[in-house]
Amino acid sequence: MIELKGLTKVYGKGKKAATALSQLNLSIKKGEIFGVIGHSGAGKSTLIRCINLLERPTKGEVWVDGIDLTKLTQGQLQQKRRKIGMIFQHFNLLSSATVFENIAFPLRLTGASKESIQSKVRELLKLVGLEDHWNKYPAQLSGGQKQRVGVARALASDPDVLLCDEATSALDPQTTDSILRLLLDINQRFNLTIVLITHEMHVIQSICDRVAVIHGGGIVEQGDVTEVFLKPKHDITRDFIRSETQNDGPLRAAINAPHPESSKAVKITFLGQKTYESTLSHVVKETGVIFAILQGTISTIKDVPYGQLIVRFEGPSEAIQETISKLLAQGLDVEVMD
Ligand SMILES: Nc1ncnc2c1ncn2[C@@H]1O[C@H](COP(=O)(O)OP(=O)(O)OP(=O)(O)O)[C@@H](O)[C@H]1O
Repeated sequence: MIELKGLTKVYGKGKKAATALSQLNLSIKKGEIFGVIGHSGAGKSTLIRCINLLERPTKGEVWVDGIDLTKLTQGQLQQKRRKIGMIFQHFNLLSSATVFENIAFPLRLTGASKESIQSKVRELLKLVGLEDHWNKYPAQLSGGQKQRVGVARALASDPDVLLCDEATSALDPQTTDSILRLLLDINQRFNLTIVLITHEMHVIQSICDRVAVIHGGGIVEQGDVTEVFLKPKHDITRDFIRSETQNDGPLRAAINAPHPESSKAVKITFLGQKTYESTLSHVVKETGVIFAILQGTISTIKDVPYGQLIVRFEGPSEAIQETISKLLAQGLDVEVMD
């Protein structure tokens, strides 16, 4: 659906040149919610703005639905952009226009009839839950309501792709969750491809199918959110996950606390239905190993449950080894931590 090939963006020239993206390749499938996460200055905004050519890449190709946008004339690009909606961190609403007029704005540009605009805007107001607010001005709305107007406006031209530029960064956690649920709902209803950029792992964890981690203008890691979240390979990814979960201090203290010589601290990861099964109990019953719990988490990634349990196995080293082998054979992931 979206292919970025060798994408390079350099701002400025000569001594003042700043490379924001360097030879970046990315492939996004139709109907998925794809997240790009990175720290400030990593190149996220530049990347998402290159997808609709709000920012023209210095080099490289931007393919959307089988067409390389960099090769289009201005007129053709204008046409194609109608099928790529966008929402912004600070909403970018027209302050002197009502909610209704903000949503109708892109439709008026297409020359649609008054009746069809009326019925489309009504349908969108219902979709985003703002039927009772159609006559208000942006200043009379909460942040979450403003973003709902942003979403409705972006959907007015029935886009195939929705780009979300830090769409929840200005919102409190509860409102963030309601906007994320709205995005998930429209993704599922219309099979709309959504690309979002964020600096919060929580956003990725809540609704994305796949994620790319961007750093220094390049992708350092990408994959299914479950894979990247539960088995991060790059330090930057680990940083994001750590900042979302507990800090390391108490866990380190638990691992280093006095313990029998013949023991091993391990992290066991359960994914999907296995999260709710009693595999660990059965295995230790068979091997005779006992364990102390050092830390435990249970949560979901999108709608997939997962659990992470850090335990210290105590017993003869062969029995501990056998326990680990049996857990692995049951499809759990086991990482030795000391
Ligand atoms: N218009 C511009 N002119 C010059 N340099 C720019 C411009 N826009 C971005 N940059 C530089 O490009 C790099 C990437 O910026 P970008 O805004 O894409 O990062 P970001 O990950 O979105 O950061 P943030 O989360 O802070 O918005 C940064 O070093 C930034 O200073």
